[in-house]
Amino acid sequence: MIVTVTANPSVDRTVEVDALARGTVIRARAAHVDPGGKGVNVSRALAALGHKTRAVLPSGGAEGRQLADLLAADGIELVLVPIRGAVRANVSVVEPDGTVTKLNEPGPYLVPDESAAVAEAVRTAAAQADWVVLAGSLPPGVPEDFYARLAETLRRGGTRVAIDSSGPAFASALTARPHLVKPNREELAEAAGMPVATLGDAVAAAGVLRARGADAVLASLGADGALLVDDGGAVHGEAPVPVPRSTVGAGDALLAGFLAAGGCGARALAEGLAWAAAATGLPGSRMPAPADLDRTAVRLHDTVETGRALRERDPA
Ligand SMILES: Nc1ncnc2c1ncn2[C@@H]1O[C@H](COP(=O)(O)OP(=O)(O)OP(=O)(O)O)[C@@H](O)[C@H]1O
Ligand SMILES: O=P(O)(O)OC[C@@]1(O)O[C@H](CO)[C@@H](O)[C@@H]1O
Repeated sequence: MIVTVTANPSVDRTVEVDALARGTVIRARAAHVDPGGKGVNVSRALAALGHKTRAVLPSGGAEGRQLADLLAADGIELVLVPIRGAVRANVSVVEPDGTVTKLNEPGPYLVPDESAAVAEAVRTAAAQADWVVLAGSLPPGVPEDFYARLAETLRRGGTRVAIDSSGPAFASALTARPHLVKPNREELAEAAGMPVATLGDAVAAAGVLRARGADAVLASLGADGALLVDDGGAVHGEAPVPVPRSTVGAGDALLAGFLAAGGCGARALAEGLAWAAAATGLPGSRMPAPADLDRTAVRLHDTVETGRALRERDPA
């Protein structure tokens, strides 16, 4: 069982437009709504591919009810912690060439009792979990070391912890010595305090994160695939996507696939890459079904091509 924790979930609204122009009224071609938040997406990917998962999240307001309704059909066991504020709504604006502009709200203010209730729910939900995933930003009011403290408690209790966050919440979580962290290229560069322009830079930056406390680093590198750095060394892998549609949630699919395949080693990296490639080929943050996976497209490279320049973020 993989338990996910999303401190700041969202209702994700995607609008498709012909062109994005500031200061004008833009008539959207289409719009759709998905459940959102990084841990929520990890659970959605796991459930869509037949794995048992439980998602812990704060829930309040009309958006909280909408999120629970959207998740009801997904086969995810939900642990909803009531809060007074309303769950946020995040907007993705998608242009015809696949460029996504994301507007993420800060989220509701959580009073100390509400943060404590989420932490308590995680401790209960995590009993007998194979992994606990702590993912996404923290909403206002939640202390910066929220994930760090949870990770420390869970680790002491023998539970494996994976973290995907950013900024100070991610930096402080490293000190709790998580088993796995999943930064994207920007988060890797920010946390390591160095530019990441090549695969060699990514290996070096992952080394910095390991020196700060992470056992293993699974870095997602957009169109350049993903890199796993652990005690066994560094492995780079990639899976081409013929027609990228949307990368929203692709990093979450990568992490979900990696954990579903055991959470360590090259075989898990390959599985994560297959899940991420499939998610990238689907619109919005839709998660792949078994028929969407093509494991034969995945390529692993034991020798990392350190001089290889990383591509600028793909428009999709
Ligand atoms: N253009 C692409 N072609 C092939 N694979 C891609 C492409 N873009 C993304 N991927 C796959 O998806 C994974 C995650 O992408 P990315 O690094 O953009 O994640 P992210 O920024 O964490 O995304 P999110 O936070 O929205 O989940 C990559 O590691 C890669 O495997
Ligand atoms: O604002 P955060 O918590 O950093 O990220 C939230 C978010 O952008 O991440 C998911 C994609 O990974 C989306 O479903 C969601 O809207």
